[in-house]
Amino acid sequence: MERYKVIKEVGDGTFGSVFRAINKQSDEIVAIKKMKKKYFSWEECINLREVKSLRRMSHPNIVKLREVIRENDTLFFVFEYMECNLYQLMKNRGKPFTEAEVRNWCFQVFHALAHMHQRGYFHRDLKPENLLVTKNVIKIADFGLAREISSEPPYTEYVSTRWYRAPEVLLQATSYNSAVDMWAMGAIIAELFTLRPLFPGSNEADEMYKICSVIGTPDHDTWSDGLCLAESLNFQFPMCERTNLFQLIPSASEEAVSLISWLCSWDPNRRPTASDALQHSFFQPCYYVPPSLRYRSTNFGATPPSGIKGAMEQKSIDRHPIGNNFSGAKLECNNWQTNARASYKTGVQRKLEMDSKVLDNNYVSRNNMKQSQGKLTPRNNYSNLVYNGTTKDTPRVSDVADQLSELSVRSKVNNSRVVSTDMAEGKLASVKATNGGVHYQVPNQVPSNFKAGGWHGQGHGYCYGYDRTDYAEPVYQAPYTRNFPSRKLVSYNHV
Ligand SMILES: Nc1ncnc2c1ncn2[C@@H]1O[C@H](COP(=O)(O)OP(=O)(O)OP(=O)(O)O)[C@@H](O)[C@H]1O
Repeated sequence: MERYKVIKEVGDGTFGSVFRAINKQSDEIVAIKKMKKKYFSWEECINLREVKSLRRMSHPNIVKLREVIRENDTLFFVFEYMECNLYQLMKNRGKPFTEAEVRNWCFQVFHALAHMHQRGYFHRDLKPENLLVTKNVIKIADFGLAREISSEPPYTEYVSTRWYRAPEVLLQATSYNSAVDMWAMGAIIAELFTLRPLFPGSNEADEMYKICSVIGTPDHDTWSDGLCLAESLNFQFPMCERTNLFQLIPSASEEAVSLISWLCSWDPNRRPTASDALQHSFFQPCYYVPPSLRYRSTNFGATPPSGIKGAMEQKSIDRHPIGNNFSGAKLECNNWQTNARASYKTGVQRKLEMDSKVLDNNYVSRNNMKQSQGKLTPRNNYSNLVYNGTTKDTPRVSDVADQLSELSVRSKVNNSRVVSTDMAEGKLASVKATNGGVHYQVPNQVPSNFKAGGWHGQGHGYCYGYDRTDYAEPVYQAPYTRNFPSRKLVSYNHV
């Protein structure tokens, strides 16, 4: 640890205290998380979830673990340093964030989640404190509770901060999945618009009550599994009408409200995946620039297509003066204008409808939410909250891919190169090859886990399927021939 000089403490979580420090050799500013628990062997350390999961993930929107140090049985994680977390930004904010700001952050976070979920991990403790921001870049941190999707249920240990905890976890389901992260995102997005938590329960039963009063009591149509879970706990849901989310989140657009309502679906199976969320109309103005295209773009003399320009500017380098290695993809919304820094000024403190302990607006009190006060017990005497109206989910496919194909056409790096897609669940997708502008129709049997994919036709007999969130390696390939009469891709093979 003598290679680092500690500057000051920047955070104190359940498992560790986090310090801003400087690497004396490289001058790099880092964040050092000093774990509270003692570790008496290396084996214990490298088996930690935080280490195992972070080692497997490399994404521009996941905070980078630089090194792990064990000294005198104390464990230190050295991370890239981020300026602040989303909760701090909200706390110091006088007025709600603009929709463009919210969209830009969420777009990045969903990309990171898609990456993580596809690699078989879910976070389980998403909350504003774990979303770290430097300028307009946001990264997911704190993988202490991350879980491998393939690991065997039951997941019985305590999970996630109450206000962002999915109902299936509140109802003590022993098997749940990445949908818990999507629930948390719904609550976080709403909070970014209002600067108040959407479901600020003061204990687990109150948490469930808060949820019911916003999204309405579940029934057999909306969550039959939940009714069974509740029955097994002898818990009775409070009877509440669904709240009109437009009233609750007045500064949010129809698209934003639709996405929040989709994310906060009772039934985990009906929540969007991160890839689904990225295709929601809320993200229409956003696009993903894969690493390969970003590299080439730096050689352009000509102006790239509109909308993509900002994402390729070299200014991204200035945005990460502390040694972030941003060789990877960059995520942008083309209507992003506001520098998150502007929100550092002090302003209205958010009001939490919480018990006095949690009313303390600081980390310690928010972290106290983690303590499992008031486990769910049967509770029948809720006063009904009656609201009117419902919201309708309107997911649509974005045209991100078209912009990408435009870019690759103009780049002239390889004019037989590819291609794009508009691909939605079970829908017909068009694959456009740049060699002659041929449209290859992809039939309905697109693999279901491929719905957010992009196609990459090489012009020599194969179209490659990429996941839109990860262009590093193709996931599928499909043979095609120019002479194929209907120009249909008829089969798909794993690469
Ligand atoms: N890389 C970083 N750069 C700057 N600040 C950080 C970094 N990592 C963590 N922090 C700060 O420290 C706080 C606590 O970190 P972290 O969530 O990793 O600790 P924890 O003990 O796991 O907390 P929790 O109680 O949420 O589980 C964060 O909310 C954040 O403000």
